[in-house]
Amino acid sequence: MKLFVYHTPELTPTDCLPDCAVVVDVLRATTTIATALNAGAEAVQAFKDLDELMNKSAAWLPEKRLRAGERGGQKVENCDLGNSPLDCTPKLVGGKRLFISTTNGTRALQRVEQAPTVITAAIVNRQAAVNYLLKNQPETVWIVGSGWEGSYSLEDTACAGAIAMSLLNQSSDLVGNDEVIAAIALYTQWQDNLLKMFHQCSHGQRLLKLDGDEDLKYCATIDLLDVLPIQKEPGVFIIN
Ligand SMILES: O=C(O)[C@H](CS(=O)(=O)O)OP(=O)(O)O
Ligand SMILES: [Mg+2]
Repeated sequence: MKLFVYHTPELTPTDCLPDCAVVVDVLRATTTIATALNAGAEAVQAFKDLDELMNKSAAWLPEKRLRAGERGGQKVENCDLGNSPLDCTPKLVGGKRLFISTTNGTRALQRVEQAPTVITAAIVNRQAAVNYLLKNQPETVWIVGSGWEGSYSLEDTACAGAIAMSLLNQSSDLVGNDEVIAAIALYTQWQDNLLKMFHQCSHGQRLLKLDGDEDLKYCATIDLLDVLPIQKEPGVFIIN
């Protein structure tokens, strides 16, 4: 397996795609996607653009859809939800399609949506992503952090490191870019206290100002969910 970590979607090569892309947005889009599917959502459909989300979701019966829109950490007007995974309870999302647009994560998803396989990962479903990669052995894998508005974010690279470290421990033929080594070093430093890291990083600090303490705790819980979101058509994720 050839493994490449990219800290942001903007840093990915523009002239090729991997066999499998793993999109990571720990705070909070890919945590929310995993949580919604685990809670029984029929599917999660991601949009970079909010107007497109509104138009596409309008074709669905209101009782079969939920609109989750977030910009700058806050819920978008006229949406049912923002981007908190804690809102995705079985009662609310069960049997419905979640139409979602967030500041960073859905942009990263769109960047790689033409790859043959796209999965999403976060700290909460790290092991499920590792298991998928070990079982299916795609030849080239990109782990793409969502970052923040084009710049680096610590928590996405730490999650990439958590996935890469586990793969490295279990594969003899793994080669990767320098970012893989850096991501593993970062995760190794914080693995016993991810929540402390989330309290220090800029993204975590922004969410704390918006009363996001409980979200941070949840997003820092490793291997909580045995669920792997996989893209079945561009932008639409179901449980693998
Ligand atoms: O809702 C989030 O946590 C972020 C918003 S911001 O980066 O805090 O402004 O969106 P995401 O797309 O999940 O990074
Ligand atoms: Mg984020």
